[in-house]
Amino acid sequence: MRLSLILRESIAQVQKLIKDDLNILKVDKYVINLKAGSGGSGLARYDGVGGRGGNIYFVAKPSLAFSDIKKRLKNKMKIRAENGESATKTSLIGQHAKHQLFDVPIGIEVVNRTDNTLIARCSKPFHRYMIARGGEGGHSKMSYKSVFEYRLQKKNWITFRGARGETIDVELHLKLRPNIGLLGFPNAGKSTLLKALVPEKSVKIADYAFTTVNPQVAFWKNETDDGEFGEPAFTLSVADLPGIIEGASMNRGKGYKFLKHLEYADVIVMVVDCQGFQLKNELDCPFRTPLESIALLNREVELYNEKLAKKPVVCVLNKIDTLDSEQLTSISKLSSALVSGKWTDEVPDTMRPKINMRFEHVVQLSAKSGEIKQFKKVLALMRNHLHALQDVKEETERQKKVRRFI
Ligand SMILES: Nc1nc2c(ncn2[C@@H]2O[C@H](COP(=O)(O)OP(=O)(O)OP(=O)(O)O)[C@@H](O)[C@H]2O)c(=O)[nH]1
Ligand SMILES: [Mg+2]
Repeated sequence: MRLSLILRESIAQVQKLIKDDLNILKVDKYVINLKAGSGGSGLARYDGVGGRGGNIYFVAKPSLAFSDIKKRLKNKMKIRAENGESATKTSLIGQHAKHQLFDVPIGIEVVNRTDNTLIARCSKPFHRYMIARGGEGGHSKMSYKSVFEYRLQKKNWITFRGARGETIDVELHLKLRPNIGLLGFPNAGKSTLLKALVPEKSVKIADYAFTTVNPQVAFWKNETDDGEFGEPAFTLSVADLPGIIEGASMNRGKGYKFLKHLEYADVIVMVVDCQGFQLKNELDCPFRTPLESIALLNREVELYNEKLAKKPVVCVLNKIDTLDSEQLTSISKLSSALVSGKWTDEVPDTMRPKINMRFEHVVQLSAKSGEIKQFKKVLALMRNHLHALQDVKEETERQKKVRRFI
Protein backbone atom coordinates (compact mmCIF):
# COMPACT_ATOMS: atom_id res chain seq x y z
CA MET A 1 0.00 0.00 0.00
CA ARG A 2 2.67 2.40 1.11
CA LEU A 3 4.93 1.35 -1.74
CA SER A 4 2.24 2.08 -4.32
CA LEU A 5 1.74 5.50 -2.77
CA ILE A 6 5.44 6.28 -3.05
CA LEU A 7 5.43 5.02 -6.61
CA ARG A 8 2.44 7.17 -7.49
CA GLU A 9 4.10 10.24 -5.99
CA SER A 10 7.33 9.68 -7.83
CA ILE A 11 5.45 9.20 -11.11
CA ALA A 12 3.66 12.49 -10.47
CA GLN A 13 7.00 14.17 -9.79
CA VAL A 14 8.51 12.84 -13.00
CA GLN A 15 5.44 13.98 -14.93
CA LYS A 16 5.79 17.43 -13.43
CA LEU A 17 9.44 17.54 -14.43
CA ILE A 18 8.58 16.57 -17.99
CA LYS A 19 5.96 19.31 -18.08
CA ASP A 20 8.45 21.85 -16.75
CA ASP A 21 10.94 20.76 -19.36
CA LEU A 22 8.40 21.39 -22.08
CA ASN A 23 7.80 24.82 -20.55
CA ILE A 24 4.21 24.68 -21.65
CA LEU A 25 1.99 27.42 -20.41
CA LYS A 26 -1.33 25.80 -19.55
CA VAL A 27 -3.05 28.64 -17.71
CA ASP A 28 -2.51 32.28 -18.53
CA LYS A 29 -5.72 33.89 -17.27
CA TYR A 30 -7.77 33.91 -14.07
CA VAL A 31 -11.01 35.72 -13.32
CA ILE A 32 -11.42 37.01 -9.76
CA ASN A 33 -14.34 38.75 -8.12
CA LEU A 34 -13.28 41.65 -5.87
CA LYS A 35 -15.35 43.48 -3.30
CA ALA A 36 -13.75 46.33 -1.43
CA GLY A 37 -15.12 47.21 2.01
CA SER A 38 -18.08 49.57 2.41
CA GLY A 39 -17.87 52.60 4.66
CA GLY A 40 -19.36 52.38 8.16
CA SER A 41 -22.48 54.41 9.01
CA GLY A 42 -22.25 57.86 10.54
CA LEU A 43 -24.51 59.02 13.34
CA ALA A 44 -26.51 62.18 12.61
CA ARG A 45 -27.52 63.33 16.05
CA TYR A 46 -23.93 63.39 17.32
CA ASP A 47 -22.26 64.17 14.01
CA GLY A 48 -20.55 60.79 14.13
CA VAL A 49 -18.47 59.65 11.12
CA GLY A 50 -18.26 56.06 9.91
CA GLY A 51 -14.87 54.44 9.19
CA ARG A 52 -13.63 53.94 5.59
CA GLY A 53 -13.98 50.52 3.96
CA GLY A 54 -10.79 48.64 3.13
CA ASN A 55 -9.20 48.93 -0.34
CA ILE A 56 -7.92 45.91 -2.23
CA TYR A 57 -4.30 46.15 -3.34
CA PHE A 58 -2.24 43.74 -5.40
CA VAL A 59 1.43 43.53 -4.43
CA ALA A 60 3.92 42.39 -7.09
CA LYS A 61 6.14 39.61 -5.71
CA PRO A 62 9.03 38.19 -7.72
CA SER A 63 9.03 34.71 -6.19
CA LEU A 64 5.44 33.77 -7.02
CA ALA A 65 4.23 31.53 -9.84
CA PHE A 66 1.02 32.30 -11.72
CA SER A 67 -0.61 29.04 -10.60
CA ASP A 68 -0.03 30.06 -6.95
CA ILE A 69 -2.87 32.58 -7.30
CA LYS A 70 -5.47 29.85 -7.48
CA LYS A 71 -3.94 27.88 -4.63
CA ARG A 72 -3.79 30.93 -2.38
CA LEU A 73 -7.43 31.76 -3.05
CA LYS A 74 -8.31 28.14 -2.31
CA ASN A 75 -10.05 27.91 -5.68
CA LYS A 76 -12.71 30.43 -4.60
CA MET A 77 -11.47 33.25 -6.85
CA LYS A 78 -12.92 35.93 -4.60
CA ILE A 79 -11.20 38.63 -2.58
CA ARG A 80 -13.04 40.66 0.03
CA ALA A 81 -11.94 43.63 2.12
CA GLU A 82 -13.50 44.48 5.48
CA ASN A 83 -16.15 47.14 5.98
CA GLY A 84 -15.43 50.29 8.00
CA GLU A 85 -16.81 50.49 11.54
CA SER A 86 -19.99 52.44 12.15
CA ALA A 87 -19.99 55.44 14.50
CA THR A 88 -21.66 54.80 17.85
CA LYS A 89 -22.69 56.99 20.74
CA THR A 90 -19.55 56.01 22.61
CA SER A 91 -17.22 56.07 19.62
CA LEU A 92 -18.24 58.84 17.28
CA ILE A 93 -15.40 58.23 14.82
CA GLY A 94 -15.72 54.72 13.38
CA GLN A 95 -12.45 52.83 12.81
CA HIS A 96 -11.19 52.53 9.23
CA ALA A 97 -11.05 48.96 7.97
CA LYS A 98 -7.70 47.33 7.21
CA HIS A 99 -6.74 47.25 3.57
CA GLN A 100 -6.61 43.85 1.92
CA LEU A 101 -3.25 43.04 0.32
CA PHE A 102 -2.95 40.20 -2.13
CA ASP A 103 0.37 39.03 -3.54
CA VAL A 104 0.57 38.42 -7.29
CA PRO A 105 3.48 37.36 -9.53
CA ILE A 106 5.44 40.20 -11.02
CA GLY A 107 4.42 41.35 -14.51
CA ILE A 108 0.77 40.33 -14.52
CA GLU A 109 -1.86 42.62 -15.96
CA VAL A 110 -5.17 43.31 -14.26
CA VAL A 111 -8.08 44.07 -16.59
CA ASN A 112 -11.60 45.18 -15.68
CA ARG A 113 -13.85 42.51 -17.16
CA THR A 114 -16.83 44.78 -17.73
CA ASP A 115 -15.26 47.46 -19.89
CA ASN A 116 -12.02 45.68 -20.82
CA THR A 117 -9.79 48.44 -19.46
CA LEU A 118 -6.38 47.91 -17.97
CA ILE A 119 -6.41 48.64 -14.23
CA ALA A 120 -2.79 47.86 -13.44
CA ARG A 121 0.36 46.33 -14.85
CA CYS A 122 2.05 44.94 -11.76
CA SER A 123 5.64 45.31 -12.89
CA LYS A 124 7.50 46.98 -9.99
CA PRO A 125 8.69 44.50 -7.35
CA PHE A 126 6.95 44.92 -3.96
CA HIS A 127 4.91 47.87 -5.22
CA ARG A 128 1.24 48.07 -4.15
CA TYR A 129 -1.35 48.52 -6.90
CA MET A 130 -4.79 49.76 -5.92
CA ILE A 131 -7.36 47.57 -7.66
CA ALA A 132 -10.67 48.23 -5.84
CA ARG A 133 -11.39 51.23 -3.63
CA GLY A 134 -13.24 50.97 -0.33
CA GLY A 135 -16.29 53.18 0.36
CA GLU A 136 -16.16 56.36 2.41
CA GLY A 137 -17.63 56.34 5.89
CA GLY A 138 -21.08 57.98 6.33
CA HIS A 139 -21.10 61.56 7.63
CA SER A 140 -23.31 64.63 7.74
CA LYS A 141 -21.92 66.19 4.56
CA MET A 142 -23.07 63.30 2.45
CA SER A 143 -26.03 63.61 0.12
CA TYR A 144 -29.60 63.40 1.32
CA LYS A 145 -29.98 59.99 -0.30
CA SER A 146 -27.50 58.43 2.06
CA VAL A 147 -29.54 59.41 5.11
CA PHE A 148 -31.80 56.78 6.56
CA GLU A 149 -33.55 56.14 9.80
CA TYR A 150 -33.71 53.07 11.91
CA ARG A 151 -35.35 52.15 15.14
CA LEU A 152 -33.07 51.25 17.98
CA GLN A 153 -34.41 50.63 21.47
CA LYS A 154 -37.56 52.48 20.51
CA LYS A 155 -35.67 55.68 19.68
CA ASN A 156 -35.47 57.02 16.15
CA TRP A 157 -31.87 57.44 15.08
CA ILE A 158 -30.87 59.04 11.90
CA THR A 159 -27.72 57.65 10.37
CA PHE A 160 -25.67 58.38 7.26
CA ARG A 161 -25.01 55.28 5.29
CA GLY A 162 -21.39 54.74 4.28
CA ALA A 163 -20.60 54.48 0.56
CA ARG A 164 -20.38 51.00 -0.94
CA GLY A 165 -16.98 49.56 -1.72
CA GLU A 166 -16.19 48.91 -5.40
CA THR A 167 -17.25 45.49 -6.67
CA ILE A 168 -15.54 44.34 -9.85
CA ASP A 169 -14.67 41.23 -11.79
CA VAL A 170 -11.07 41.37 -12.93
CA GLU A 171 -9.03 39.22 -15.28
CA LEU A 172 -5.45 38.51 -14.31
CA HIS A 173 -3.33 37.99 -17.40
CA LEU A 174 0.04 36.36 -17.56
CA LYS A 175 1.85 37.51 -20.68
CA LEU A 176 5.05 35.97 -21.93
CA ARG A 177 7.93 38.33 -22.58
CA PRO A 178 9.89 36.45 -25.21
CA ASN A 179 12.57 37.98 -27.39
CA ILE A 180 11.02 36.21 -30.32
CA GLY A 181 7.39 35.25 -30.85
CA LEU A 182 6.39 32.83 -33.59
CA LEU A 183 3.25 33.78 -35.47
CA GLY A 184 1.51 31.91 -38.27
CA PHE A 185 -1.42 29.91 -39.55
CA PRO A 186 -1.69 26.31 -38.33
CA ASN A 187 0.66 23.80 -39.96
CA ALA A 188 3.03 26.50 -41.23
CA GLY A 189 5.93 24.85 -39.39
CA LYS A 190 6.33 27.08 -36.32
CA SER A 191 7.04 24.20 -33.97
CA THR A 192 9.34 22.59 -36.54
CA LEU A 193 11.31 25.83 -36.71
CA LEU A 194 11.55 25.94 -32.90
CA LYS A 195 12.79 22.35 -32.90
CA ALA A 196 15.38 23.21 -35.55
CA LEU A 197 16.61 26.08 -33.35
CA VAL A 198 16.59 24.11 -30.10
CA PRO A 199 16.92 20.42 -31.06
CA GLU A 200 17.12 19.22 -27.44
CA LYS A 201 13.62 20.50 -26.68
CA SER A 202 10.65 18.12 -26.86
CA VAL A 203 8.21 19.72 -29.26
CA LYS A 204 5.03 18.24 -30.67
CA ILE A 205 4.97 18.42 -34.46
CA ALA A 206 2.27 16.90 -36.64
CA ASP A 207 0.63 17.20 -40.00
CA TYR A 208 -2.68 18.59 -38.78
CA ALA A 209 -3.94 22.01 -37.71
CA PHE A 210 -3.72 23.13 -34.09
CA THR A 211 -1.03 20.67 -33.04
CA THR A 212 0.26 23.21 -30.56
CA VAL A 213 -2.55 23.94 -28.12
CA ASN A 214 -0.64 25.90 -25.50
CA PRO A 215 2.16 28.43 -25.82
CA GLN A 216 5.62 27.01 -25.18
CA VAL A 217 8.96 28.68 -24.63
CA ALA A 218 12.47 27.54 -25.49
CA PHE A 219 15.85 29.18 -25.15
CA TRP A 220 18.14 29.36 -28.11
CA LYS A 221 21.79 29.71 -27.16
CA ASN A 222 24.26 30.94 -29.69
CA GLU A 223 27.10 29.33 -27.79
CA THR A 224 29.98 29.77 -30.14
CA ASP A 225 32.27 31.98 -28.06
CA ASP A 226 34.39 32.94 -30.98
CA GLY A 227 31.12 34.08 -32.50
CA GLU A 228 29.69 32.00 -35.31
CA PHE A 229 28.42 35.25 -36.75
CA GLY A 230 31.06 37.46 -35.23
CA GLU A 231 28.92 37.82 -32.09
CA PRO A 232 29.70 36.92 -28.49
CA ALA A 233 27.54 34.12 -26.97
CA PHE A 234 23.96 35.09 -26.19
CA THR A 235 20.60 33.51 -25.40
CA LEU A 236 17.19 34.40 -26.80
CA SER A 237 13.83 33.20 -25.56
CA VAL A 238 11.52 31.97 -28.30
CA ALA A 239 7.77 31.50 -27.81
CA ASP A 240 5.92 29.07 -30.05
CA LEU A 241 2.22 29.92 -30.13
CA PRO A 242 -0.80 27.95 -31.35
CA GLY A 243 -1.69 28.83 -34.94
CA ILE A 244 -4.25 31.56 -35.56
CA ILE A 245 -6.68 31.48 -38.48
CA GLU A 246 -8.45 34.00 -40.63
CA GLY A 247 -11.28 35.52 -38.60
CA ALA A 248 -9.47 34.93 -35.29
CA SER A 249 -10.53 38.45 -34.34
CA MET A 250 -14.13 37.27 -34.71
CA ASN A 251 -13.19 34.44 -32.37
CA ARG A 252 -12.86 31.80 -35.07
CA GLY A 253 -10.62 28.85 -34.29
CA LYS A 254 -8.98 29.40 -30.97
CA GLY A 255 -9.57 33.11 -31.25
CA TYR A 256 -6.65 35.42 -30.86
CA LYS A 257 -6.22 35.11 -27.13
CA PHE A 258 -2.68 33.82 -27.67
CA LEU A 259 -1.65 36.99 -29.47
CA LYS A 260 -1.32 38.64 -26.06
CA HIS A 261 1.96 36.76 -25.71
CA LEU A 262 3.36 38.79 -28.61
CA GLU A 263 2.65 42.13 -26.93
CA TYR A 264 6.02 42.16 -25.18
CA ALA A 265 7.96 40.22 -27.81
CA ASP A 266 10.88 42.20 -29.22
CA VAL A 267 10.62 40.64 -32.64
CA ILE A 268 7.82 38.74 -34.35
CA VAL A 269 8.79 35.85 -36.61
CA MET A 270 5.98 35.22 -39.08
CA VAL A 271 6.13 31.67 -40.44
CA VAL A 272 4.39 31.10 -43.77
CA ASP A 273 3.92 27.88 -45.73
CA CYS A 274 5.27 28.44 -49.27
CA GLN A 275 2.59 26.09 -50.58
CA GLY A 276 -0.13 28.37 -49.22
CA PHE A 277 -2.75 27.55 -46.64
CA GLN A 278 -6.13 25.91 -46.47
CA LEU A 279 -7.55 24.94 -43.09
CA LYS A 280 -9.74 22.17 -44.49
CA ASN A 281 -10.39 20.94 -47.99
CA GLU A 282 -13.90 22.39 -47.93
CA LEU A 283 -15.70 25.17 -49.78
CA ASP A 284 -16.03 27.50 -46.80
CA CYS A 285 -12.26 27.31 -46.24
CA PRO A 286 -10.72 29.10 -49.22
CA PHE A 287 -7.17 28.41 -50.29
CA ARG A 288 -4.76 31.27 -49.53
CA THR A 289 -1.52 31.90 -51.38
CA PRO A 290 1.61 32.79 -49.34
CA LEU A 291 1.08 36.50 -50.13
CA GLU A 292 -2.57 36.34 -49.06
CA SER A 293 -1.56 34.44 -45.93
CA ILE A 294 0.86 37.23 -45.00
CA ALA A 295 -1.76 39.94 -45.62
CA LEU A 296 -4.38 38.09 -43.60
CA LEU A 297 -2.00 37.45 -40.69
CA ASN A 298 -1.11 41.14 -40.78
CA ARG A 299 -4.84 41.98 -40.68
CA GLU A 300 -5.59 39.70 -37.73
CA VAL A 301 -2.66 41.13 -35.78
CA GLU A 302 -3.70 44.75 -36.35
CA LEU A 303 -7.31 43.97 -35.44
CA TYR A 304 -6.06 42.60 -32.15
CA ASN A 305 -3.78 45.52 -31.38
CA GLU A 306 -2.32 48.03 -33.83
CA LYS A 307 0.82 48.29 -31.71
CA LEU A 308 1.65 44.69 -32.58
CA ALA A 309 1.55 45.44 -36.29
CA LYS A 310 4.27 48.06 -35.75
CA LYS A 311 6.79 45.64 -34.26
CA PRO A 312 9.75 44.52 -36.34
CA VAL A 313 9.02 41.29 -38.19
CA VAL A 314 11.15 38.57 -39.73
CA CYS A 315 9.23 36.65 -42.37
CA VAL A 316 10.11 32.99 -42.76
CA LEU A 317 8.95 31.43 -46.04
CA ASN A 318 9.00 27.80 -44.98
CA LYS A 319 8.91 24.42 -46.75
CA ILE A 320 10.96 25.51 -49.76
CA ASP A 321 12.01 21.86 -50.14
CA THR A 322 8.56 21.19 -51.58
CA LEU A 323 8.80 23.75 -54.40
CA ASP A 324 9.71 23.24 -58.06
CA SER A 325 11.93 25.74 -59.85
CA GLU A 326 9.02 27.86 -61.13
CA GLN A 327 7.54 28.15 -57.64
CA LEU A 328 10.99 28.97 -56.26
CA THR A 329 11.23 31.92 -58.66
CA SER A 330 7.87 33.31 -57.58
CA ILE A 331 8.81 32.89 -53.88
CA SER A 332 12.03 34.83 -54.52
CA LYS A 333 9.95 37.60 -56.12
CA LEU A 334 7.69 37.63 -53.07
CA SER A 335 10.78 37.91 -50.84
CA SER A 336 12.00 41.00 -52.68
CA ALA A 337 8.52 42.59 -52.57
CA LEU A 338 8.31 41.99 -48.81
CA VAL A 339 11.69 43.55 -48.16
CA SER A 340 10.99 46.55 -50.40
CA GLY A 341 7.68 47.19 -48.60
CA LYS A 342 5.72 47.09 -51.88
CA TRP A 343 4.12 43.74 -51.19
CA THR A 344 0.60 45.09 -50.60
CA ASP A 345 0.25 46.30 -54.20
CA GLU A 346 -0.83 42.86 -55.32
CA VAL A 347 -2.99 42.05 -52.34
CA PRO A 348 -6.76 42.01 -53.09
CA ASP A 349 -8.55 45.01 -51.54
CA THR A 350 -10.60 42.85 -49.17
CA MET A 351 -7.45 41.46 -47.59
CA ARG A 352 -5.30 44.59 -47.51
CA PRO A 353 -4.18 45.59 -44.01
CA LYS A 354 -4.35 49.16 -42.72
CA ILE A 355 -0.88 49.14 -41.21
CA ASN A 356 1.65 47.23 -43.27
CA MET A 357 3.98 45.17 -41.13
CA ARG A 358 7.66 46.04 -41.42
CA PHE A 359 9.64 43.08 -42.68
CA GLU A 360 13.22 43.62 -41.51
CA HIS A 361 14.36 40.37 -43.08
CA VAL A 362 12.84 37.62 -45.20
CA VAL A 363 14.32 34.14 -45.07
CA GLN A 364 13.45 31.20 -47.30
CA LEU A 365 14.14 27.89 -45.61
CA SER A 366 13.12 24.35 -44.89
CA ALA A 367 12.63 24.01 -41.14
CA LYS A 368 12.22 20.26 -41.51
CA SER A 369 15.70 19.84 -42.98
CA GLY A 370 17.15 21.65 -39.96
CA GLU A 371 19.32 23.80 -42.22
CA ILE A 372 18.52 27.20 -40.82
CA LYS A 373 21.91 28.87 -40.70
CA GLN A 374 20.64 31.93 -42.57
CA PHE A 375 17.76 32.28 -40.09
CA LYS A 376 20.14 32.09 -37.11
CA LYS A 377 22.27 34.75 -38.75
CA VAL A 378 19.22 37.01 -39.08
CA LEU A 379 18.35 36.45 -35.41
CA ALA A 380 21.89 37.40 -34.49
CA LEU A 381 21.47 40.60 -36.50
CA MET A 382 18.12 41.36 -34.88
CA ARG A 383 19.70 40.78 -31.49
CA ASN A 384 21.52 44.08 -31.84
CA HIS A 385 18.15 45.82 -31.78
CA LEU A 386 16.63 43.85 -28.91
CA HIS A 387 17.12 46.40 -26.18
CA ALA A 388 15.91 49.25 -28.30
CA LEU A 389 12.83 47.27 -29.24
CA GLN A 390 11.35 46.60 -25.83
CA ASP A 391 7.90 47.96 -26.55
CA VAL A 392 6.38 50.06 -29.29
CA LYS A 393 5.76 53.47 -27.73
CA GLU A 394 2.37 55.03 -28.27
CA GLU A 395 2.46 58.38 -29.99
CA THR A 396 1.31 60.87 -27.39
CA GLU A 397 -1.44 63.37 -28.17
CA ARG A 398 1.12 66.18 -27.99
CA GLN A 399 3.44 64.55 -30.51
CA LYS A 400 0.48 64.04 -32.85
CA LYS A 401 -0.47 67.72 -32.61
CA VAL A 402 3.09 68.83 -33.24
CA ARG A 403 3.26 66.62 -36.32
CA ARG A 404 0.05 68.07 -37.65
CA PHE A 405 1.60 71.57 -37.69
CA ILE A 406 4.80 70.55 -39.42
N1 LIG B 1 8.26 19.42 -46.33
C1 LIG B 1 8.32 20.16 -45.22
N2 LIG B 1 7.46 19.94 -44.25
C2 LIG B 1 7.54 20.71 -43.14
C3 LIG B 1 8.52 21.72 -43.00
N3 LIG B 1 8.36 22.32 -41.82
C4 LIG B 1 7.30 21.71 -41.23
N4 LIG B 1 6.82 20.72 -42.01
C5 LIG B 1 5.70 19.82 -41.72
O1 LIG B 1 4.51 20.59 -41.57
C6 LIG B 1 3.66 19.99 -40.61
C7 LIG B 1 3.28 21.01 -39.57
O2 LIG B 1 4.41 21.38 -38.81
P1 LIG B 1 4.30 22.03 -37.34
O3 LIG B 1 5.67 22.45 -36.96
O4 LIG B 1 3.57 21.13 -36.41
O5 LIG B 1 3.40 23.29 -37.69
P2 LIG B 1 2.86 24.42 -36.69
O6 LIG B 1 2.94 25.70 -37.41
O7 LIG B 1 3.57 24.34 -35.39
O8 LIG B 1 1.34 23.97 -36.55
P3 LIG B 1 0.30 24.30 -35.34
O9 LIG B 1 0.96 23.89 -34.07
O10 LIG B 1 -0.88 23.46 -35.68
O11 LIG B 1 -0.02 25.75 -35.42
C8 LIG B 1 4.44 18.81 -40.03
O12 LIG B 1 4.02 17.64 -40.66
C9 LIG B 1 5.88 19.12 -40.39
O13 LIG B 1 6.66 17.96 -40.53
C10 LIG B 1 9.46 21.91 -44.08
O14 LIG B 1 10.34 22.75 -44.06
N5 LIG B 1 9.29 21.09 -45.16
MG1 LIG C 1 2.90 23.97 -33.51
